[in-house]
Amino acid sequence: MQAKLLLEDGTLFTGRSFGAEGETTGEVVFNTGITGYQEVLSDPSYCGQIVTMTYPLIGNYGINRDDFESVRPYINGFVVRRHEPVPSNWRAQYTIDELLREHGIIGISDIDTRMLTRRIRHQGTMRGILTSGSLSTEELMERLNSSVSATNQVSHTSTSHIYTSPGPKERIVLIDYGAKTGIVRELSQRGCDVVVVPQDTTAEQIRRLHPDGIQLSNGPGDPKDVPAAVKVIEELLGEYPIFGICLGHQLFALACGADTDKLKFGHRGGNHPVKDLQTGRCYITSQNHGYTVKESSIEGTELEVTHINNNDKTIEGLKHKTYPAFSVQYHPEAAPGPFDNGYLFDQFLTMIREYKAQHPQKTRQAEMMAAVKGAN
Ligand SMILES: NC(=O)CC[C@H](N)C(=O)O
Repeated sequence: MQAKLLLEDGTLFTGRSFGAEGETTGEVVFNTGITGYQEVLSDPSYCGQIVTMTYPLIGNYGINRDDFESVRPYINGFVVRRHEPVPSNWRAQYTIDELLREHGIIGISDIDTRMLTRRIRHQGTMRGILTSGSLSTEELMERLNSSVSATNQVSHTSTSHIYTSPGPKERIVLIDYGAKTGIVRELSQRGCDVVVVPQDTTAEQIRRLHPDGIQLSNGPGDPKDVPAAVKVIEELLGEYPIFGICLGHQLFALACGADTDKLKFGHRGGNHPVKDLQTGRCYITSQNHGYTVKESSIEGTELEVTHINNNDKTIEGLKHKTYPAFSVQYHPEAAPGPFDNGYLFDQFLTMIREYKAQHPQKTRQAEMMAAVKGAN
């Protein structure tokens, strides 16, 4: 069956339909990862977008139950050069076609994804309409123009209730704006007691959970869509050690008085070089973002730039000059991607331990003892 993808600049791609049938609109973005399509499909930060993979062969190793980055995919459409319907891998439990059908995600294959990517790189990110139906180009353009862009996607991707991944060590409250499972996995592997809370949890509710540190997750959309989340971070800043990832990094920057902007076509892939400005060392990072912290907005804030992107020199990492708080624009949880950056979770835990040593009254045990003394 035929499928069509029409971009807002009028470029039309005609290919073959796979996955679900129907019609969808969204921002069309490209990911340059050679592997990891399952993790890309299930990364909540892609909520509402139509994603194209620049690697030409997709589906060849199937889908398994272990590699999901969230309970369900949130993307609207999936665009590939060649869709392989028969996976060949011992871990494969079902096919990509089955996954897309199950979640109503419309796929298109057999289009020139290189041309599509070059178009986006040249023009900047564009919206598009993807259909397995037989509408004319004029009808598709009309529908695309009358559709509205998604806003506040965070409210769709965040958990609606608190859940935990218990552990014997530091209690980390993870604010879930659309968190990738990899973040919980990395913290749990280090023995943390992880409490995942909805995106609209107040600072007071978080305090009552007695965190040792606060992790701000990744998430979809424009960081300026969630001003309430910025306010909460502002309140907690200085009270607890904070580590922000991707959307969490952008929200942390806004909470510290910096500003964000939209990149021309974003960074999405598994091999973005990032330089640590303190050591001069370059790390290979996994990325998925369309927004960035504006460099010109850093001056006058309490923030210091710690990492930059070696390709376009945009900000990739920040730290607070006085409070124990830092953030990165990329994905240290590496799913998909290189394991280079797992050390950042260790750095977060070291920061928490140092902070606790300097502020002994802030430990949970000291609080409980003070409460008992007060009661006597
Ligand atoms: N992965 C993320 O958290 C993405 C952050 C934000 N939605 C952006 O596109 O820039």
